[in-house]
Amino acid sequence: MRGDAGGTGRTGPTDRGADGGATGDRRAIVAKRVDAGDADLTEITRLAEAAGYEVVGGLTQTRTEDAAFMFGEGKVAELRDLVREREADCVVIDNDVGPYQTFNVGGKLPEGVEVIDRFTLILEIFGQRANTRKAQLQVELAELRYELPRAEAKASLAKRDERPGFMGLGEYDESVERDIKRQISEIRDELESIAEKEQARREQRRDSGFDLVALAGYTNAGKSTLMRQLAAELDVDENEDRHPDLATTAESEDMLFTTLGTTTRRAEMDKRDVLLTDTVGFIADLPHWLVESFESTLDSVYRADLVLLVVDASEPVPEMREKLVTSHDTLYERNEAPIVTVFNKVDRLDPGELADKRAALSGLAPDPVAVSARTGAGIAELRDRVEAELPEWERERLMLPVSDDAMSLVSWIHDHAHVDEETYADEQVTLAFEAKPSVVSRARSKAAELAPASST
Ligand SMILES: Nc1nc2c(ncn2[C@@H]2O[C@H](COP(=O)(O)OP(=O)(O)OP(=O)(O)O)[C@@H](O)[C@H]2O)c(=O)[nH]1
Ligand SMILES: [Mg+2]
Repeated sequence: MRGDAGGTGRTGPTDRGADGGATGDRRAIVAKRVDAGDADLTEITRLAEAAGYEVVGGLTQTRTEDAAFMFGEGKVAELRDLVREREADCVVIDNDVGPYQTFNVGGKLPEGVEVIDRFTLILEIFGQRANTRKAQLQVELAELRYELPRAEAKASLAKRDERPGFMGLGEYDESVERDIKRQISEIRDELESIAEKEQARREQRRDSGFDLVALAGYTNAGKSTLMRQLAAELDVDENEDRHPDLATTAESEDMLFTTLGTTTRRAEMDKRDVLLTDTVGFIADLPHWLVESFESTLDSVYRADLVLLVVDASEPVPEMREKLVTSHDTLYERNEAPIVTVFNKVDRLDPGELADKRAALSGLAPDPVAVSARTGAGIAELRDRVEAELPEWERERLMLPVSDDAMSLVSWIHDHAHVDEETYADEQVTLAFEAKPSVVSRARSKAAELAPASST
């Protein structure tokens, strides 16, 4: 990571140390504004703790957004007093705070107190956890994309010559923006080549007959714990070279965003060969650029044959509902696989409570499987359900002309299906094969694009 820890800049995540974990001595006040109703500080507090802050106070306000300060000015004065009283080094605002608002609020606070928002905080956590090249690149991409509009704001302020040395960072001109854009495109290129390799690895696994099942769900739902329940013991040495992500263990902790990268393990199933992938948790209110920066991590979810959507069922129904909605929003449009909802942590529920929650959430979570990843209750039912929901393989028979294009389709089918028969006669090749429905339909449409072709 770039930048050094403890800087006084109020500009973006790159000015802070996202490069270690030695952050436990930082004292934070959390604050949140909502248009209506009561602001809930629970999640922002847990996020701040996950980033290593000690949360020493909280402040909320219900009112419309103030263009200059996000909060009303009176509230900002209250915030300043609270910061002084609790000797905080930092204010974490759980809203989408614009660059000017950040600057204005910072100006009202005691010297050296940082103002950060929800996204910067999440980026800080990701920066601390990023332990692979890919994760580091994703964090860096998100940081740069966060920084870009702020660099633009600085450039325009500097141009108006109102605030020389704005934010203590010296001169600004368009070259800063250009530099950020160049870095963004370089990182994108490198991430793309990593994504291609991962895609190739997924295809290779499919070709070896594996069904790919992804664990998705809100952060802290219990995905990694469930992964360990479902996973078979794996001979790591044997697989290390071929599948680097098979070697790592999926850690669980009662903390948001314990898992950042993806981990794949072989699942213990009756009939089908299943590879299970654990991945980064979802969270509400992420801006699109942050989601997009982590797109390739979510690929393992979107390209799965089946998604297990894990929900913490020990939470009250309104929280479960909100987290289900966030999860469905994240999956929507990108995911084509069937989804099985898993109500986890049922060891913390009474049987009656479980039935009530099932009924209350039946629209968002039809027919969920109830499990305890901790005790193992319900895991056998979950295995059965996974096998039942995995798409059945289909049989197909295609007759193709003998042409160059057709031959490349024939080899594509060999790569993606089990070919039972391949015969050449009368300038035609007949292929009988068995494959997943998606493969069969792709083969059919590719065949239809070939010149004079027919199928039975
Ligand atoms: N009581 C109970 N606790 C559970 C269960 N499953 C997981 N937990 C706890 O819930 C917390 C989160 O579990 P993880 O497996 O780390 O959750 P995750 O979804 O992987 O979380 P992130 O990787 O942080 O997004 C840990 O403290 C687990 O021990 C369960 O079935 N019952
Ligand atoms: Mg996890």
